[in-house]
Amino acid sequence: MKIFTTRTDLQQYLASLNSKTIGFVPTMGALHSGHLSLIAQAKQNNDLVVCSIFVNPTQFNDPKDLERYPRPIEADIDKLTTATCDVLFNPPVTEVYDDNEQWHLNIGQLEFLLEGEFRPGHYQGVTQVVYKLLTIVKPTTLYLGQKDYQQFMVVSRMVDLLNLPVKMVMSPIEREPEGLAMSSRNIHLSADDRLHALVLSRTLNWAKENFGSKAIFELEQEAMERLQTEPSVTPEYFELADGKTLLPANENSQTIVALTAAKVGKTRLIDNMIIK
Ligand SMILES: Nc1ncnc2c1ncn2[C@@H]1O[C@H](COP(=O)(O)OP(=O)(O)OP(=O)(O)O)[C@@H](O)[C@H]1O
Ligand SMILES: CC(C)(CO)[C@@H](O)C(=O)[O-]
Ligand code: BAL
Repeated sequence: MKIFTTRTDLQQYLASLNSKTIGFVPTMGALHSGHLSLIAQAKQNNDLVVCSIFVNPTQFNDPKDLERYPRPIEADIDKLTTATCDVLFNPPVTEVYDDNEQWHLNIGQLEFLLEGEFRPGHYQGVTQVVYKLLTIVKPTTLYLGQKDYQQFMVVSRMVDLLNLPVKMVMSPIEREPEGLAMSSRNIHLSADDRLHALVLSRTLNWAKENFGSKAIFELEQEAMERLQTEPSVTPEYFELADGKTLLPANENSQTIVALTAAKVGKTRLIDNMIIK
């Protein structure tokens, strides 16, 4: 695997290969099987796979979260090598951003719903970095995980608004055998927290099984109560949203997704499930 830390070197290398198709998997590192499933999917469908590892400061609304974000770069390089990823882009912050760089993209309500409400500014930071990375890597296809469902919708909106020449693929959520969605932040969970965190996937499954048996607001209310029963779990939201707009689901919604976020101990986790 080739590793680059500057955009000039990466771009020179990519230009020299002249690959027909490039699959791009942006990440913040601390790689797990969820990330590796995106790499595998990209490998299957492209001549070349580029993965980026960049802990993007502009998308963190909580400085403590940024500070304690795991950065096991050597282990990540080993995992990417085993997964036969072709190229890793691992730039320092100064390679991605100029001093006092400004960014604002109007993505409408999507910015303020759900994650946007609890992480103000998060999606401005996400669109800023994904735009930058796309202009550097110029991939044919961008691979993002369903785990960050709203992020996928936000980035799709940006791609449409700015007419960016890239296809988007959403990859399914990889879970631990007990149901916990894989996440780099799971590393912060104590053994007890890890058990308590199972209430998230359990409640999503419950909502899926019980969809249609009661009104949506009742389902959401009961789901919040179920989340609260677990010690050390503080739910932030549990909502059934229209899969296209992420506005509250209604009888006309063709796809419905249940999305949830909760603090488990000091660690904030998100999860979701397609209900219909
Ligand atoms: N369990 C998973 N299954 C499939 N894809 C995943 C999973 N977890 C993350 N991804 C995807 O991997 C990409 C990189 O995500 P990221 O590096 O933020 O990892 P993460 O595990 O989601 O971290 P965190 O949960 O701490 O934010 C994103 O597109 C994300 O949706
Ligand atoms: C897409 C992304 C790599 C942008 O920093 C990040 O938000 C993530 O890992 O999901
Ligand atoms: N996986 C989304 C990146 C973040 O939590 O900031």
